[in-house]
Amino acid sequence: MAKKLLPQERDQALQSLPEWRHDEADQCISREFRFRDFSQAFGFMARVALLAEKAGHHPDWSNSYNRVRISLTTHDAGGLSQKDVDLAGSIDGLLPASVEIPSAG
Ligand SMILES: C[C@H](O)[C@H](O)[C@H]1CNC2=NC(N)=NC(=O)C2=N1
Repeated sequence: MAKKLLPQERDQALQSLPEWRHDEADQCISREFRFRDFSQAFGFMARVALLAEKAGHHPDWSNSYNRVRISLTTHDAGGLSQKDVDLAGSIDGLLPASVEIPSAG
């Protein structure tokens, strides 16, 4: 059972995830990725899926052609836990510098 992060814990953790947006209402963090084409986007999703299985922690996500939107929350904790922060960091680690990253906001 993952422990829900306290607000100050959450805010500190998010400092290491500058590309992720915190959604207060839905108590999740999310990020949109844009790739060259569907093939690159789907390859990314396949790698994220393997990370999620290894972590035992899974994203809520959607894909439209070359765009992948990922939201992370811990359903068991009813909000953000360290598992979300860790998985977001692992997902960021998959990105080659060459991937277009839309500006935040
Ligand atoms: C039994 C299994 O480990 C749990 O149901 C895991 C699976 N993946 C999960 N993923 C997410 N995002 N939140 C959870 O609470 C969660 N629980």
